[in-house]
Amino acid sequence: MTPAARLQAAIEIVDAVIGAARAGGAAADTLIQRYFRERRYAGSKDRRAVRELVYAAIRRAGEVPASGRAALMGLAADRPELRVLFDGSAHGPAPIGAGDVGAPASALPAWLAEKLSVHLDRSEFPALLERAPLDLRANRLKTDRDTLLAALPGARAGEHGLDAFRLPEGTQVDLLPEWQQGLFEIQDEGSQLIVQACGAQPRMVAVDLCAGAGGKTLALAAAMRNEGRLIACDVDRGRLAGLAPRAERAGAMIEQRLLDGGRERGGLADLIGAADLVLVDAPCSGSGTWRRNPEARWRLTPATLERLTKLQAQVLAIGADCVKPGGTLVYATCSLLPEEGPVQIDRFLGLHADFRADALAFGCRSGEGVMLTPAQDGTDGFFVARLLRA
Ligand SMILES: C[S@@+](CC[C@H](N)C(=O)[O-])C[C@H]1O[C@@H](n2cnc3c(N)ncnc32)[C@H](O)[C@@H]1O
Repeated sequence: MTPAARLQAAIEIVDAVIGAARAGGAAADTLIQRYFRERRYAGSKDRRAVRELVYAAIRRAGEVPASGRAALMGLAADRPELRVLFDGSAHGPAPIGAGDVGAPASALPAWLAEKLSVHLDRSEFPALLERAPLDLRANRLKTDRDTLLAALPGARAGEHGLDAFRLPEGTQVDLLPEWQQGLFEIQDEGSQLIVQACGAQPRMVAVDLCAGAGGKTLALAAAMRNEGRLIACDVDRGRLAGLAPRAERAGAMIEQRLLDGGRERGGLADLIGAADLVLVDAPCSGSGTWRRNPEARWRLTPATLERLTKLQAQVLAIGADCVKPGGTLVYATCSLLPEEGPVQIDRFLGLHADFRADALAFGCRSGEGVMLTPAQDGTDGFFVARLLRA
């Protein structure tokens, strides 16, 4: 592909990303793969170059751009070498005309910037979109971090926690024998800190209420050394189905429970008031993970956010019911929006006099919990609160 043809490909893909963001369609990564599946002539260098352009254009435009062309013209305003590629060549984009307007540069949509700035300094916004490092967690059920640091070229210790380490960007983790043997997991250091906040111990009864495919459940199993009961719940059959193969690879003992959405308490009857620990890793906007999927900030709407905050309050209340007296409830979201974090916890504590917030030794204070941010902590953005039941 010529450089101009790569640019045209990026324009077409960003068009698809914009359409998907408006219509709730596929993620950018999926759309890129789909595009190239139909264009087998594109080589790996072409694919890499187009992908870089697509993500650079998405990161640069906080508001949804009018079109892929506008997004890439905006990018070209910062990169003169792209501007000359709007040359009208056979597979390239048409020349930029007098009326053509590039998308303006900004980090975030204005309505989200306003909400986030309540708790987050605007100087931190660019870091919300910077590329994330490749964070991993040594699986203590099978090994320890020092052994992996010695075995894996380029590995270096992470900043948070005893198990965290990093590998050079671009490492094909799933091809490494150590990964295939379940010696480590891919996991953002912020997620590892959330598990640390749980204080899971062997012989506990622990419930991971919103387990998904079990990223944090696996870390809980390691902290519990596979002793006690660890129950992974979710309402999404597909997501929960991802856990079994991961648990097997990691050597983790985890019970699984598929809950009926809206009737969760029925499926949890035996656990009401019975758990030492409940983790509620609640469904959220994912505003803390925009560095991994920057087009998600184009998808979020006030109505979606409202629906999510209602759901968070519901799952938090369900999780609270499972905690036994003296037990711990940990609430987390990968979001830095106040309504998904401190506001949620204030409301919960107002309704549940038998719970009180406990201090956490990391992050930056945010209401009755803490937040972790890409700029301050080098992690995805998270809110986490640890609540103790009297
Ligand atoms: C942030 S994700 C969990 C990520 C997971 N804990 C991890 O570490 O990879 C939130 C999960 O909550 C689940 N969920 C949504 N509504 C729920 C409900 N009412 N009860 C339990 N889980 C729910 C979603 O299906 C989703 O898998």
